Amino acid sequence: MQKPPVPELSETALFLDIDGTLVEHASHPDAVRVAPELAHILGDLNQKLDGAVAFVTGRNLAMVERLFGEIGLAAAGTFGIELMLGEERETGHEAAALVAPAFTALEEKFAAADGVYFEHKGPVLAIHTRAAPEALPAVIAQCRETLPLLPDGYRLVEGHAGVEFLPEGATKSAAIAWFMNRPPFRDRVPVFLGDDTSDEIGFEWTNQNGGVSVRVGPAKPTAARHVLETVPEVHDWLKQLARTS
Ligand SMILES: O=P(O)(O)OC[C@H]1O[C@H](O[C@H]2O[C@H](CO)[C@@H](O)[C@H](O)[C@H]2O)[C@H](O)[C@@H](O)[C@@H]1O
Repeated sequence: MQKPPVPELSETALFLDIDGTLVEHASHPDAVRVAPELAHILGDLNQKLDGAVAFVTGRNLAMVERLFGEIGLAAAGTFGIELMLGEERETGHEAAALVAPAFTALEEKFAAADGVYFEHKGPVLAIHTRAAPEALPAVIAQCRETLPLLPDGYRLVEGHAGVEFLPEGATKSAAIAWFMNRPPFRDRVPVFLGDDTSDEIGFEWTNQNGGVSVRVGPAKPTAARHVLETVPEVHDWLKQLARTS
């Protein structure tokens, strides 16, 4: 697969996944390190693209701000449940209260499991096993039992280092579409960089809408049409993009 082209800044809307794309993975969500120059590069690019740069991430917005500081980028957090564009904010989801008891019961089952981390994000629950890979099969089995107890439309995304429960409509494609319907994103070409299973639907949407989809990581079946193999390659590509003005 080819490297992505360096697009024309004035015609580009840039969508960026965080973990595995902008930052290297770590054994715990709080342990990732944001390269000092990254926030600067992103702020610079955001200015050059007239504000058409957005994070599109599974992390919640509070966590995004903790990682990057207030750099003024638009953002879709918690897989698009939280949306932020200038003064415009969409947050909250009616499912949060409904699912809380089931999520708490699940956490209690793993209270004694070292290295299994529950990240509660309102209607979304991530259970991380990167620090305890041997626990993953049991976590998946329990989660499959919990899924039918959740409201209709919930799905379980099973990864190699954990799982996430997501409500209907929480997708990266919907998040990207939300931005593309609004200025300054509207009428630009979407360029989406991501690295994992939850990004695939975003790649598909991007392809269907004339955009540039970029998967980050070693070769693997994907809907993306371009590849950058590593996080440092992503940083270099972003720097190259910023230099084109
Ligand atoms: O959409 P993303 O920006 O890629 O966010 C996806 C999830 O990222 C975080 O979890 C992942 O990264 C952790 C740090 O490297 C790692 O420990 C974990 O195994 C990964 O699943 C974040 O904690 C989640 O909330 C995001 O949904």
